[in-house]
Amino acid sequence: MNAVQESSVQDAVVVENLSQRFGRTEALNDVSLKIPQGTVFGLLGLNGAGKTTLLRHLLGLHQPRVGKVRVLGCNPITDREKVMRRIGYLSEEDSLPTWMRVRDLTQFCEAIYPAWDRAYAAELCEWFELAPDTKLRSLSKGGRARAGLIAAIAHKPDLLVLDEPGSGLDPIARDDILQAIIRTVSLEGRTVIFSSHLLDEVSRVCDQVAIMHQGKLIESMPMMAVDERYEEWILRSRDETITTQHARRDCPVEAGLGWHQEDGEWSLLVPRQSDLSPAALPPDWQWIESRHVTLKRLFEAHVRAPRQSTMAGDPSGQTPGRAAATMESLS
Ligand SMILES: Nc1ncnc2c1ncn2[C@@H]1O[C@H](COP(=O)(O)OP(=O)(O)OP(=O)(O)O)[C@@H](O)[C@H]1O
Repeated sequence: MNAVQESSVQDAVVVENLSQRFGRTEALNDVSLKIPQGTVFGLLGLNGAGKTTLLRHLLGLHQPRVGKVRVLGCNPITDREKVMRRIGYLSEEDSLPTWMRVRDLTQFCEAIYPAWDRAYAAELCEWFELAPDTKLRSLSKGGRARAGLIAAIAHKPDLLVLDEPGSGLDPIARDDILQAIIRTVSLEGRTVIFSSHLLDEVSRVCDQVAIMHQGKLIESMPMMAVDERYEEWILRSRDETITTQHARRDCPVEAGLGWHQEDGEWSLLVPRQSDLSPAALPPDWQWIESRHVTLKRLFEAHVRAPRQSTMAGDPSGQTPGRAAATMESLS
């Protein structure tokens, strides 16, 4: 039996072997994923990794040509109306109807969602200091994001989908959004999936985290497992001029990832389950210590192209380009 057939009420989201092309761009490449109900699930990836495309499939906005998607036990294309009533969605785009007042927006949502909780919406407006008479146009970006969040959560959705909810917002607005996420989830059995560039936030609120890169889902694990799954080795080479390409060849830790050099020391991540031992390192390499692995380090190990400065004369060096530029903006 495959993952979709096995889908039960226990899984809010089941994605199986999902691929999506836009012309020559492979936005999703054989993505499989299960998100148990009641989870806060963080989706991490650089610009263009495929996060929005995956989330749009959950909302029934793309039809799978290859692979399958189930949301809350339903097909989001054929059962769209049923699914959408049980989903809350906030996109990174500022797409609220700005001619409306805050009150118009909540009344509009109340008409759409049978489960709209007027008292809860009013409570959120008060908490976010949004006066009912205020035109959405006159709100700051953070104010509009808060209004969008009310529209996304006041019908108490079973699944809340947030596409980069913190992008471009000040820390207070981001914190409001995160608190609202936690509140929503604390209502029994509700699930949140949110995409983000902000590793600190993901570490703080998520139970599960997945890393996407170039359309592939590379890792998906409980937050607690990051440190259980990997350790970071700090090494030194006798040859101080060694390049990344030569380091990988000279020091054949095949399962190692994220080779990185700084101040004469090399670091790489090694799976704890492997039978690798520092004692097996080649004689030119000295093991200094093992360190705990943070989500930031794991993410970088998967997605960062080797830095140009350490790659001089290294024919394997990838141009840091867009990926490295985006890395600079990560917290
Ligand atoms: N409708 C579309 N038409 C053509 N290409 C698209 C379309 N939607 C997405 N893409 C491409 O698919 C790839 C994945 O895009 P997607 O928006 O899913 O990434 P993302 O991880 O959400 O990025 P970001 O963090 O910048 O929002 C990108 O190369 C993007 O340009």
